[in-house]
Amino acid sequence: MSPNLDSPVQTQMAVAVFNSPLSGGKLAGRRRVFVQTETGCVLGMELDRSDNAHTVKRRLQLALNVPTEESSLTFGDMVLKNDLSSIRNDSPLLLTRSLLHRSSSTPCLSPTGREVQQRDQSGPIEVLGHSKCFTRTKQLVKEIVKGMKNGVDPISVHGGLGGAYYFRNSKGDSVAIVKPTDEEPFAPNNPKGFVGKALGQPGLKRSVRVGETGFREVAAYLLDYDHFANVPPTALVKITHSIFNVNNGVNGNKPCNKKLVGKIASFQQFIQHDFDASDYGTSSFPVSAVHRIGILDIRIFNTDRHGGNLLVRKLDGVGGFRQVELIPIDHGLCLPESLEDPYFEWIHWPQASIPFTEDELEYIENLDPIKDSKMLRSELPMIREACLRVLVLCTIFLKEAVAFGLCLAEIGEMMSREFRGGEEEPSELEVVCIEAKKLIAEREVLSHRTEAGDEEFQFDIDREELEFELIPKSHDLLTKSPCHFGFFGGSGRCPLSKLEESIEEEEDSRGEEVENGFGGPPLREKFPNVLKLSMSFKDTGLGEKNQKHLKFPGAKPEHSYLASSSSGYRSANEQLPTSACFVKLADVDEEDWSLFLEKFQELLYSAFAKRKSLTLGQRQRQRLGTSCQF
Ligand SMILES: Nc1ncnc2c1ncn2[C@@H]1O[C@H](COP(=O)(O)OP(=O)(O)OP(=O)(O)O)[C@@H](O)[C@H]1O
Repeated sequence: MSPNLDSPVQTQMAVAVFNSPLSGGKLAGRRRVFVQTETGCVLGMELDRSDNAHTVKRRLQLALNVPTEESSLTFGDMVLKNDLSSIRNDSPLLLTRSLLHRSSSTPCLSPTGREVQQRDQSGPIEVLGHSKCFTRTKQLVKEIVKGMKNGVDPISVHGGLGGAYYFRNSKGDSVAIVKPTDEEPFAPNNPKGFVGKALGQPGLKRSVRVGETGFREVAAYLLDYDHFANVPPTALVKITHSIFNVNNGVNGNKPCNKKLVGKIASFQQFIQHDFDASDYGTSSFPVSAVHRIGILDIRIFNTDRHGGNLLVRKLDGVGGFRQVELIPIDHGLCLPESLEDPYFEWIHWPQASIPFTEDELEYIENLDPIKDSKMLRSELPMIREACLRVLVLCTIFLKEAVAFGLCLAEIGEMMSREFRGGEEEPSELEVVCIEAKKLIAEREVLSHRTEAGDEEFQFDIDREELEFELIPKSHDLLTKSPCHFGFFGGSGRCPLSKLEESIEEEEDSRGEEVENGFGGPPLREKFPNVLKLSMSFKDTGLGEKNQKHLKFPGAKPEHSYLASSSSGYRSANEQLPTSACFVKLADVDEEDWSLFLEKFQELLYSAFAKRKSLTLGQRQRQRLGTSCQF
């Protein structure tokens, strides 16, 4: 029996199978979930209390002709082995084939056709989540559904690399932009030719998996308390329409004829605007808008704040003076699973060097990263712990930096990597993390030694060898050697790494690049020279180093090289930008995490002092330079 997750005929069966045994009245403990195959098909399915991962997979096996031992059901970090009690109503689950049998060239046909969609009992647009924050989105949904009933169809958005659609109201006005998760760049149903990866594999950014940008867009909105940075209302939805794209893998990944198809998508309010920040003089941007967006970008470690992701709306000015409002969009590449190089377009804008106001300081002071994580876990239960760790770390960093007296530009600089001698170097933030990890590692070696007692070390020389092997030299920490210290801490492997390992195994078995954004296997950790070698390979091809040159206002560093060739289909493996991973947060054991944060905080003061003296030095040099001119 050959696994075929995507045959339309079998999928029709799936919908029927899902609904038939449960079509009676609602019972307590019943939940509806959406199972998405790694090629993008979405199947609505009802669970009752007695269901477990095996029963769900058995139903899928019957319907999709997939042997259950060859597939696994995941939900964020969790691989669902049996118990499904933690799975809430409306959760999107991912069904993946076993790694050895996965192939991104497998045909991708979704459950299409009016008959199938009618049997799937979900409405045309359903908001996934129950937060009060989604009230506005629900109003927009009603307007759109009314528009669709009146024959107003959505329209495709031409810009951007992913599939995106403007949904309209009865008057024909765009009211929302919808981005299906399986149409992201490199996802199986991308309509713009950027295909080649399965859902759950590392994507455009290696630390953001394909299919996982949607919940990040929602996270950015939910974290934007009091609408401080002006992120438009955003929610995850299950949405059904014939405009969506479905590629047919058999047919060279060409789009299929349009039929009704259900998708999981991000849904964001459409905001009328006049420009984006790459087309408009940045000097007119209000200081407070730049500060507020910058504060958000730092908290969420935004790796994609280019000018195109800041919409600009002109406001009616008094006395001919035109004011503008900024609207931050496209937060799909925030909250990566590990630290990498962020991208902050505002970093060299003069507004970012102006000190924070009292209001801004108060807002930052009131931020509570633990509360934020709890809130996100509850609103977006599929969010990965590694992303939450990045949020916690960056929020602490922001709060401490601001308390020290740093301005937005200085904080952004400390988070950004530099290139020296053609090599990418860890940012100041990453160096602090590496130092904090080193302190924990040293502490663990010491406590190990105390426990073992000196008698275990028969000769001094043994001890030296052990130290040599286990403790990375501080010199290495301060240079670009991308050491991971995940092998400290005894046998306790962090559960967060499990899914990463499976991805790594798969990538290794396919002979892909040596390093990926989710970190490398222990062998490489022990032999940093191997890594150095692999890093030097990255100077060739389309590495991020090359894109770095594009960091000037208006450039779109992540995408410009791709956007230039918009025809034909591309292999994702050839074209994905690579980026060194200097710090993995996911590999810190649960019990070490608070200790790590403690050490991290302790080390911040001297890092801030160093940064402050650098800025003062630069200013002095600038002043000297200026006085020489006159
Ligand atoms: N909330 C919004 N209101 C109005 N227009 C929007 C909104 N969000 C996005 N757009 C428009 O749609 C275009 C594509 O959206 P977006 O940048 O989010 O998609 P993307 O595929 O992630 O793009 P990119 O590849 O540039 O990152 C934007 O350039 C912008 O013009």
